[in-house]
Amino acid sequence: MSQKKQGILTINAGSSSIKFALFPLDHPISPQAEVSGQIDGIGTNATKLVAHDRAGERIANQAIAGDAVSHSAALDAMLQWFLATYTGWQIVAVGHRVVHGGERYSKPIIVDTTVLGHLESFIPLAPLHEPHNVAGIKALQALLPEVPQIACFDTAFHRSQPDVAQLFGLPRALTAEGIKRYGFHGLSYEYIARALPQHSHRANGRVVVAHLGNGASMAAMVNRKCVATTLGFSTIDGLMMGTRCGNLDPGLILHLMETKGFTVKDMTRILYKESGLLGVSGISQDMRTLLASSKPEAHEAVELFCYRIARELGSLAAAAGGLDALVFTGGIGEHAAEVRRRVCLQSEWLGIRVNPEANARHDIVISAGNSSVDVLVVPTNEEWMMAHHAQTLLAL
Ligand SMILES: Nc1ncnc2c1ncn2[C@@H]1O[C@H](COP(=O)(O)OP(=O)(O)O)[C@@H](O)[C@H]1O
Ligand SMILES: CC(=O)OP(=O)(O)O
Ligand SMILES: [Mg+2]
Repeated sequence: MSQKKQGILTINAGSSSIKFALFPLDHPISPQAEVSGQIDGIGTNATKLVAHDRAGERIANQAIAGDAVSHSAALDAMLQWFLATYTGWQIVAVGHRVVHGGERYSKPIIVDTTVLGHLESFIPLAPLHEPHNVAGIKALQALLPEVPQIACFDTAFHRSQPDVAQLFGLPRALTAEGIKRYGFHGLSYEYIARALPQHSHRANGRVVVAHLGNGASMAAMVNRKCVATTLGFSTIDGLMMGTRCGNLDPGLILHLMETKGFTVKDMTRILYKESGLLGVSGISQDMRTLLASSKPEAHEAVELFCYRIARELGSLAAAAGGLDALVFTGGIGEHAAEVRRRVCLQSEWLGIRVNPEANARHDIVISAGNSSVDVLVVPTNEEWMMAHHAQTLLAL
């Protein structure tokens, strides 16, 4: 019998997609996955599994049959495809992105029954993400009972924020119950913090990272540790996102509930699913579609998206005591030169100057020679970060 190759599987279950990747157990683990893929369109009748191999060739592109395909059906379909296709591999660990680690978890951990109980207790803190993270862990435990499951928390990177950055101006009793600013997208920020010294000699200075994907946030780091971030208690604060509103006057929520009779369920739907780029444009949550559109509503949505980023950049620079480098990452940050151009133009007061050709080419360094701030485009790799954590924690 031929020897199986050993690998680490990673699972990143989001609100409408599930991503996975398989990394060969090398020392160190290569940033390039053996296979990576995702199931998109969960909850719709256009659910699809797409996967690419190491060389970037598409090796799966199949519809998942059914109306309103559920997360668990999508996960089942993905795992069935994966296990049937990668029979020559032995999975030695599974890394899971878990959005909320509460106050308890500030680093990755092996999931046992007690930990799983804690993760379930965090579900009310992140209702759109945490249930799917927990479901992913349970499904993998059932399929691969001998294999350790590692929870890697999105909140962990932000635990280094000073107390003042984690406090709301609310009564102390609520703070004592854990009503604090947690921050998310931590695996992405952690990856950027590790990768940055290769690209900028100012990596240990005052750096702001803009993670601009479907969910979007920004974080300020000093010495590659988080000092402030735009996401707070839930995953709707800060920047405007694909379908989430971002920073909002809390009085507005009270007003809408009172005058329109909206319930908590209505508000949840509006603020998480019907707002953001989608709500403002009335067209799409997809930045590509909006940039290609000539409709004024699309233009306004893009303008507001960029304006909010530029305003938060000023606020984060204040928290960090200045700005040495600005990093763009995430689907929009890595690919939308027009978004970077607008944000940087509005931020010239900070000494930012961009080289238009470098920006259009998506170079790693896009700042001009006369910029007092290094401006970079660094692709994130949350999947690699999880594989690395699993390898380190298990000493594989
Ligand atoms: N070439 C591109 N130009 C502009 N926007 C892009 C491009 N490629 C991807 N995007 C945008 O990136 C966003 C998705 O980012 P991603 O980081 O993949 O999201 P997720 O939060 O699901 O991980 C979408 O709004 C998409 O339109
Ligand atoms: C925490 C969060 O917003 O995650 P995502 O961007 O994957 O939706
Ligand atoms: Mg993402």
